[in-house]
Amino acid sequence: MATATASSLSLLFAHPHSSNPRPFAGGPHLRRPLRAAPHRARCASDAATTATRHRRPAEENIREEAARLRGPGNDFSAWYVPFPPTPEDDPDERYSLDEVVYRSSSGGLLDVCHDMEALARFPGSYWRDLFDSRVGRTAWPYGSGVWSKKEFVLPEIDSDHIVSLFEGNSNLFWAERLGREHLGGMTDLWVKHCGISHTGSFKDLGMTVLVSQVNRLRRAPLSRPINGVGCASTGDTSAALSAYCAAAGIPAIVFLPADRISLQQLIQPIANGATVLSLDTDFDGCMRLIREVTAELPIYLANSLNSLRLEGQKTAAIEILQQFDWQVPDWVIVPGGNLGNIYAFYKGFEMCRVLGLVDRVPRLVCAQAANANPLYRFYKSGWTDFQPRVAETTFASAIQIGDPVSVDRAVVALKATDGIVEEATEEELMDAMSLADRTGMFACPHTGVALAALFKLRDQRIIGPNDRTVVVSTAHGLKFTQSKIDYHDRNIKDMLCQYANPPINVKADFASVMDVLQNKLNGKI
Ligand SMILES: Cc1ncc(COP(=O)(O)O)c(C=O)c1O
Ligand SMILES: N[C@@H](CCOP(=O)(O)O)C(=O)O
Repeated sequence: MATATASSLSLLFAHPHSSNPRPFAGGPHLRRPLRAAPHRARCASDAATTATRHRRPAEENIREEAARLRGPGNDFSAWYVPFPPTPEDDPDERYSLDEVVYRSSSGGLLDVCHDMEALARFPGSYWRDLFDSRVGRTAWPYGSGVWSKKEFVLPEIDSDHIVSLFEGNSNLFWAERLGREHLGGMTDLWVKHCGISHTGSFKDLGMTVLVSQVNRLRRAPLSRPINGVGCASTGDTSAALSAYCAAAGIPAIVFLPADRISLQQLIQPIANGATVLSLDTDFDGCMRLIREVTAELPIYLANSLNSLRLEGQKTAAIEILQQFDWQVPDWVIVPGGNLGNIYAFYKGFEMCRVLGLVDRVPRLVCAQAANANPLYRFYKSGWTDFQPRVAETTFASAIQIGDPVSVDRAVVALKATDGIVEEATEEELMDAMSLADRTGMFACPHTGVALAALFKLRDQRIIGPNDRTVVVSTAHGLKFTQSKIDYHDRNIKDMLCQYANPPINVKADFASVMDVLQNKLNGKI
């Protein structure tokens, strides 16, 4: 169990209606607000949730219904702060979320900081009940697993500006057979299927937030001159950006490393009408270019360097707690590339701990492909020596990243949760993925990386047989079919492909079919 550390928060809870909340010490992302915010004791959102019991008039759509039912506004708020805070930072440096800013004045990262005092005027039980009451509904925008936690995500956005495809609410799969038969009798192994989602990856969770904020900025009264939204991508961010922009009618521009993403990923932005630039470089090269371009042109940056994205991604952590009836798992294993998501998970868990929804946070494991493992090497150096590297080709192509923009965020998350970084070779990740498939999943290679890390941590007895463990599946396996075809064809150089299951070519006559099936049933083939 991970306990609170010096950098995490010691928040003392006030009664929901107390006018005198007790103070708290702010951690890096959950700071004391610079000015106290008054607060009303009732959330506007309650009204919309209650009203779903009545059918809306035929001529009204769900956005209009939500606007009609909207109660008084709330006083929750959020803003950007430098991350992680350093003694050199001006303690008053903060930016409105309505500013277009990705870096602090010293060139460091930014993070979204919530007014925790306002949120803490309600007890954890209030938030648990509120979030539970919204699951499975269609009331705008709470039918989304992200926006059902709106107060913790982007509290000030008008619901009418939200661009949502009702993402989130992904299933938590009890991996019974994989745990029992292949991981030393694990009883409590779960896979959070974040990839069973609109565009087939967890990126939808962050993109709904980012594109909603862009929508707000572009529309009156702010009317900011943002002509499009752009990203560099290994295939999933670009798919999510293109879909959400297409839904909102906002131009999307995506920079892709040529020949390094799957065909299924490539066709997504093309189909959604994005401007697709296929560049003769790797992801890190695309990332450098998009940063230069967005500094020059009125194109809003959609990569997770932009901390708005992580506000949506963190809801996957809150959802896991919710799915366990607010009990905290012991371990959560997340595949890492650009390293925003591992921090998003930490932030979601930590916010729930600080606000009293749960009493602790899980230990986090970040799993990297050995061919693209700068964080693993950094961890092994005792966090003394970070060296970006040129990432080599990996079947886990969406995490083929050598110079992750959020490395500082990942370090905060792992230090605060007594976390671990593991790596997986190509053979380990493909075998782990294929074995999981044999127990009923259809995992992507990145999930294979996380599963391979789990196999190692079980072998080393770091994770125990009864530890409640969640492996985060980040993309849908159907986006990465070529890797599975090569594996089951035994068409991978220097790889045994021990779980390959190639189709059997049989003459189309009764005797031949019977012969093959009898041999199969007798275990001869
Ligand atoms: C499928 C998939 N898994 C994992 C990751 C890693 O997430 P992050 O870049 O936030 O570390 C990515 C993107 O990088 C991804 O697309
Ligand atoms: N896997 C990502 C890589 C970029 O990560 P981001 O979270 O910074 O956008 C992708 O699919 O592009």
